[in-house]
Amino acid sequence: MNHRKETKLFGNLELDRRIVDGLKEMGFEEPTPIQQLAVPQVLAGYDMIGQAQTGTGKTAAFSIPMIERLNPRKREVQTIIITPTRELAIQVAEEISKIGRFSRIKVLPIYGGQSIERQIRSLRLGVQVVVGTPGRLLDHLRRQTLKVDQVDMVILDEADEMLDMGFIEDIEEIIRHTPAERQTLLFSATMPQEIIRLAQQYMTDPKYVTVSKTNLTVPQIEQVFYEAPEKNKLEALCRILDISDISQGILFCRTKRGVDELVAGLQARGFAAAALHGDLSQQQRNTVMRQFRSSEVELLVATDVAARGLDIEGVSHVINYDIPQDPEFYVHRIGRTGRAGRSGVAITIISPREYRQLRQIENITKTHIKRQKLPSIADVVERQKESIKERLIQIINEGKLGYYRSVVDALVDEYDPMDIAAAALKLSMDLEPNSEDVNLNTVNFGNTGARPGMVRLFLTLGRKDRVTPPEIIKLVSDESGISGGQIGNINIYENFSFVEVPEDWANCVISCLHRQHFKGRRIFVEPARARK
Ligand SMILES: Nc1ncnc2c1ncn2[C@@H]1O[C@H](COP(=O)(O)OP(=O)(O)OP(=O)(O)O)[C@@H](O)[C@H]1O
Ligand SMILES: [Mg+2]
Repeated sequence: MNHRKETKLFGNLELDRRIVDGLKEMGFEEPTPIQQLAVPQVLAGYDMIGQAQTGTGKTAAFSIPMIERLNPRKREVQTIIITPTRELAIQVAEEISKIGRFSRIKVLPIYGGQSIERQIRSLRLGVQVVVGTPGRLLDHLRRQTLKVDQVDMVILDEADEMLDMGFIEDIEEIIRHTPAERQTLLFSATMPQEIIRLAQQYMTDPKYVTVSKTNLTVPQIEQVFYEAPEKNKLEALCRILDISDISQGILFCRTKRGVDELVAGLQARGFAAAALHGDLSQQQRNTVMRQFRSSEVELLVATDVAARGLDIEGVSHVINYDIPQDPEFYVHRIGRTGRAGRSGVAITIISPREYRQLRQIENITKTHIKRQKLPSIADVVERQKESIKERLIQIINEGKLGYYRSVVDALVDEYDPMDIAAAALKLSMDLEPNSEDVNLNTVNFGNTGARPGMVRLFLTLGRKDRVTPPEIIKLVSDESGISGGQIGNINIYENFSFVEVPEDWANCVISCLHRQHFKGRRIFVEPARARK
């Protein structure tokens, strides 16, 4: 028997049978390199700084030995894991409960935005592992609703961010609460030297375990960039989206407002896009994540809250709509694709002034980011033709064309089959409204974020036109006769706005308002529609 092969299995890492069974149930058979290196050392009790590229299984690298070292008979909290975001706390807690499925360990995520009373009740029931965000962990420590005197392991996931300016004070305070003889583990895909130095303060003689010796990014991610002037960025993005084969994408913006505007712009163009940032309620954040994980949402537009740790299988593309300010964040952002050996594409859009930042990213990550030419309208049209051809072939292969064939049959004697087919195509495509002219009878309203029973209409009137919500209400009601009280949410962005109206009124409002004037400008109205 091949001995080397044998040592590569989880069964050979001297783990409790139940853990190996849990891993098998998850489809994990061989440990990844970081797991292979880290698990034995953590089991041996060492403190550790573990570094390996994004998507290479760091979560299990610390979770497996952590579960192995738990005392199942003790009901007190024995491990604290700290993560920078709520979504990541939830995800890590889920992975631990999957690995520990047969070991029956009790794990609880605690994070802000969720009822603290409920968390207190859950903590009272006896929890062995707590995964939390710094603020909420501190809150519980100060209220003494989280007792940590039995904690013998503290783990910082995304450690370099946790020890960076934004979090360091909270982390220090949390660590001060825990017993000095604990085991401390730090994991991340990036570990700048100054953070490693700083980290020694909280650790005793740590082992430094690293897999990513040269490249910080994984080779399966194709990295490209496009140059576009700031004012044409949205148009550039839409062309890129139109020619790319995206199953699901995460788009990063610098600010929350940037995120909201981009989501509105994409929705107006028919993309199923949704926002994730810190101004949303926790319930909204959870809903968006659920919709994205289930592919109901195709494009997740986010601030850097989504940059680290999130593991979503379907993500084929990461797009930096705004270039990240910090090269480390580039590494984490693009690492949302190309996970667990899969391939992915990372696209960065830069303005001519941002070349310096791009070069800096290339220097730190030691990778080359390939320049790509922006697709022209002709490229987009070509691509559309391709996809029409693909759809036609699919329909032909599916068969069941009896009725349609009988219509064609009645025409072939008199007309050229080429013409008949082309006319049929034109007919079918006329039924799909395009953005120039709205075909009022055939609009498919779809689910676009409007409240049930309402339709979101986009108007080419924005802050630049100095329009206010009351003016929009007045305009809509004056033109269509709908009463102001029937009008729902209104949101005004720089170049456009949206207004929600009851479904029954949508066609009427569109036909009355479309191409009307406001302060001397012609207004175009388009309903938001779900893509396809
Ligand atoms: N041994 C394994 N065999 C198969 N799949 C694995 C194994 N270990 C982890 N995975 C899978 O790989 C994916 C990435 O793992 P994980 O989220 O732990 O990566 P990470 O290294 O923490 O990345 P990041 O730096 O982005 O946080 C997950 O979907 C996980 O289920
Ligand atoms: Mg991770």
